[in-house]
Amino acid sequence: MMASESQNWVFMVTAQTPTNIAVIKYWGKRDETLILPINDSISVTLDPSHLCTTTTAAVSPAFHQDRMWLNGKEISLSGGRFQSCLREIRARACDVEDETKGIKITKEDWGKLHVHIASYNNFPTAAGLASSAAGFACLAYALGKLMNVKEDESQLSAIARQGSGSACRSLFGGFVKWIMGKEDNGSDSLAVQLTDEKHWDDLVIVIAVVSSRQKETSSTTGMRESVETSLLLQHRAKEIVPKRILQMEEAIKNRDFASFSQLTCADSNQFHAVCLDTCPPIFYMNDTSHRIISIVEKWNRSEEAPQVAYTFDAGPNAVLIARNRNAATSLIQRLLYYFPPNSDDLSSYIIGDKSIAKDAGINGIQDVEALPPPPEIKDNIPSQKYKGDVSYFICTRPGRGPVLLSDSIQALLNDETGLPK
Ligand SMILES: Nc1ncnc2c1ncn2[C@@H]1O[C@H](COP(=O)(O)OP(=O)(O)OP(=O)(O)O)[C@@H](O)[C@H]1O
Ligand SMILES: C[C@@](O)(CCOP(=O)(O)OP(=O)(O)O)CC(=O)O
Repeated sequence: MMASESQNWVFMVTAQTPTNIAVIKYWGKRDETLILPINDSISVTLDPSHLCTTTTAAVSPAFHQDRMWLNGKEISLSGGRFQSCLREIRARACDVEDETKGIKITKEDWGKLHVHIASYNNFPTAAGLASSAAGFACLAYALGKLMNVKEDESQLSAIARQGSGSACRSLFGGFVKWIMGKEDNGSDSLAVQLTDEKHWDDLVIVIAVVSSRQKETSSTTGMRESVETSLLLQHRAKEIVPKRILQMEEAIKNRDFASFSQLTCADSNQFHAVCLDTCPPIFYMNDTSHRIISIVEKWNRSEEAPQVAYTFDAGPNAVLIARNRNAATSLIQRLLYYFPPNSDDLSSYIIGDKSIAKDAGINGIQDVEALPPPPEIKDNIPSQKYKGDVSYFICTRPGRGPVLLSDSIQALLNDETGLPK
């Protein structure tokens, strides 16, 4: 049993993990339990200062069961995905010693000890902003640190993968590839970093959170139905994605925005075409999503080279990647021209890195009203505006991978009781 005398110590760690957006999509599993995909995928990690999960994992001999709180509310850990992550991390736990607190936990102790986990997403959960990706990556990372697991980020990614496939790509910053692997046990299905976030730091990312009422088909259900019914998905996974992955790696390595943008848009559009090819068809994008695509396509065509790439996950939100800050300010002007806010409160309409709006000359609602129509529609009939169709915009950029937060102020659990603060 534990070498420590007293039963009332609590040992904890707190980690912060980013979310990610795929530019070559993961859609379809070959193994539902282990979460093994039918193709490789590539993503860009988003700056955790704007979108991230913070998770505190704690252990104490006084805990009677494993418990978890998400955004302040207790949730059940009984689901298979949580159980897989806990089991896999526990199996790799090592000795932990904290001399100052008089704590000694041996490898064997971990099987008998219970954990408390508290997690907080600094953005809406289940709003199509990939909370499950940041969430399961942070769970695996924080538990791994708590239990002194010696595995590296790639090996941890194979555990996060069993929580949610896209989560394995959130163990690294910059551009990340999830290698599908060949093994039946999933041991070689893991994420690797292609380049860190400094490699291509011109890029600016604007997310349009699109107002939507309808409840969408979850990614898990949607991709299962696509695997069962879409012939286009089979063709995509076998013939299209392997070539696209190589081209995308090349584009990222060379910071070739023209290729990057062409591949990103084509892959998003093909993913949504697969959804339409599914029986019954799945509609993730809505009229606003389609309008954003048209606006970007028209603008890109009017320029010598593409300025912005778009990509959409399993929902109507647009993720727009601008080639540089200049392109991002022009993008913000266009977006605000077409989608002015419902209220006069700009500060809650553009969140994240607000300096992009400032650079675009947008300081108040009067500046939005004064925006001229974009030059590419100059000769056309006066364009329509779609006030209120976008809920808000998040301005961000490529960001770093997981980190430990050492300041106990940032912990989500009380260090004496092990309960949420
Ligand atoms: N911080 C977290 N820690 C652990 N699990 C989380 C966390 N945040 C979300 N999850 C898990 O992810 C689930 C939400 O995932 P879901 O796929 O429905 O939404 P999403 O990831 O926000 O959107 P999408 O996958 O469509 O981009 C939650 O019900 C919970 O099980
Ligand atoms: C469209 C996607 O965002 C699908 C993500 O699916 P999830 O990772 O949420 O699915 P599960 O593995 O079943 O949890 C594309 C992507 O992120 O690659």
